[in-house]
Amino acid sequence: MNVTLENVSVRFKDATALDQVSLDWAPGRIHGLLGRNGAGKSTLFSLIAAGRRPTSGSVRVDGQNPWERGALTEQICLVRESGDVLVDDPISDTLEMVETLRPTFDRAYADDLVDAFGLRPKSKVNTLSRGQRSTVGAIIALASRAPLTLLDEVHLGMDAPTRQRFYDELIADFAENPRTYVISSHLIAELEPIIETVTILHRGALVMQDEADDVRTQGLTLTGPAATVADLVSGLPVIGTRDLGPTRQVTVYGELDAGDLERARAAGIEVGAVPLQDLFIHLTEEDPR
Ligand SMILES: Nc1ncnc2c1ncn2[C@@H]1O[C@H](COP(=O)(O)OP(=O)(O)OP(=O)(O)O)[C@@H](O)[C@H]1O
Repeated sequence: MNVTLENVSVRFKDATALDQVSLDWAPGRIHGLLGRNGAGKSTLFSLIAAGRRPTSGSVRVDGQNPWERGALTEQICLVRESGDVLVDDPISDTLEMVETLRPTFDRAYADDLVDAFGLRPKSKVNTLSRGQRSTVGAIIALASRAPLTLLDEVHLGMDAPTRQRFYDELIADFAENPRTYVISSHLIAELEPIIETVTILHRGALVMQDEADDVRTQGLTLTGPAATVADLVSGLPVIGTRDLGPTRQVTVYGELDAGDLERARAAGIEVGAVPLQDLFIHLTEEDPR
């Protein structure tokens, strides 16, 4: 499903959650939505899932206004980290309820996932740990097979091995059952290998929407002996520095001219792609360069 926003603003009494946001998420792809706390990500998701109307501007899913087309919401699955799951019922009852609401829900797949993630179907959701509740939310999102699946920091509570299993499962299922995903997360380095496009919100405004591959060329890293690297980057816009013993890795925003690049390579400096995390921090600094 295709998602299009045109000049969308959401204003509350004391806050502007979204400010003239225009964007386009193409169908059948995995999109990443990044932003600091309060950037407007959850507000954006609730507009798409018909949980709220914009103050101004237009929100369209496959060309239709989700607020006016109730039938569309069956096709859209929004799962939040808090877990939109029943709190008093066993996992199996929760899945049964979701199955009745969602025509595309694959119950057999959901049961397999419960097993694969080491959960017990009879466990009551309110007795689960935070991470386990997040896992139930993730299982619902995966098994929903909803043409538009929105994950709002759903994997935040999970431990690292569970998150990895979730990413692996998402990629494997996506290959067999392509659909449109939009995933928000603060765990940018983990999200980077999964997402095909990057959208960054900052204080309610869109600061980037780009192909992930193109984002990686918006800067570069130089890795090598600290003194050599420091000399090379002097005067360049540095947006990240990491030292590992005598080795320094510096992230530079923008391109290096051919001469500098040649000098770097001649000095044995390793030149790599920009980490999305460094770019994100740079673009969402309170006083960006
Ligand atoms: N119902 C509301 N009433 C008033 N202000 C709100 C409401 N919902 C959100 N806001 C404000 O809108 C802004 C955006 O909030 P939103 O929850 O969309 O951000 P977010 O990017 O999801 O943040 P986080 O990463 O912390 O979850 C914040 O300043 C928030 O305080």
